[in-house]
Amino acid sequence: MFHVKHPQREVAATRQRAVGQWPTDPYPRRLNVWPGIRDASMLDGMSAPLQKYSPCSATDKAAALALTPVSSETEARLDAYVDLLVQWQTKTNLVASSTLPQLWTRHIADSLQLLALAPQAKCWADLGSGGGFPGVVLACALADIEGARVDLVERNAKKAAFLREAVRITASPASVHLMDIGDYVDRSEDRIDCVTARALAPLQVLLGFVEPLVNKGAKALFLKGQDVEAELTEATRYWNIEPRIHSSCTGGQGRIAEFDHIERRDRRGARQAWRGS
Ligand SMILES: C[S@@+](CC[C@H](N)C(=O)[O-])C[C@H]1O[C@@H](n2cnc3c(N)ncnc32)[C@H](O)[C@@H]1O
Repeated sequence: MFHVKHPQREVAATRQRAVGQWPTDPYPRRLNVWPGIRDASMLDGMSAPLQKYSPCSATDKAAALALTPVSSETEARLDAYVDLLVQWQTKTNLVASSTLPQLWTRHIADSLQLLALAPQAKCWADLGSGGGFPGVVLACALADIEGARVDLVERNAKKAAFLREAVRITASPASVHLMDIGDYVDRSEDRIDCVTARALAPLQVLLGFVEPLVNKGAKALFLKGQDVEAELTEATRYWNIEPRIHSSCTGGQGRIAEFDHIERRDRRGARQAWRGS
């Protein structure tokens, strides 16, 4: 005999299990969140009706959009992107699952804040895009600007497949480059106004990646954490740099390191740093 699962009963039973397992909902004013779901891995194996419940918080989304306001068109694109990311997160590690309840502030506002630092930039390149931060978020926000484009560079095939799907469903002006950053930079002939990276490598290595693009006129913006001072000290062993350091609008220890000019101090030393030795 076949055991037929009734979606609504499944919802009720799993809800009961989840409520039993987790403390009281800390976001009582959330509109579209199912209390009890704290981690996308809990959605694993659940039926489609269950997957419509998002582990992301509406309160967190409102806080993010207060920090980095966007048009309603951009918000709709970002909503579609977040839904896709939550679905894929059950199979592919795109972000730390523990950060999903703060996805809008930790990842989306963190990415959107870069736009204010390069307001004229239309052509962006995001190196090591992973799950799309900041590249896909920037592409969603730039979608209505004529001539805007974002290159998403990622060498992991699964993540590149996710990025392609994110670009498709958000109809954002981005293209995915499934390749190593070194190859992308070497082959890049199109104009790049701004190059970004988040959670990719220490500063002295990032500077080696972006040097050819910055020398052709791009601005580099790196989303960094509390170790940025130590990374800058190390980077100045290899590079002549005049960075501007901005505090993240999302608070905490986040910093943005901005570079308009990069020069090697010592060719051999810089090349060694680039290789990570
Ligand atoms: C820690 S993840 C960060 C992803 C995203 N930027 C974020 O902040 O969520 C780093 C990503 O860079 C990619 N990556 C690392 N080195 C790379 C390289 N040399 N070329 C292309 N992609 C690279 C990895 O595959 C990974 O997806």
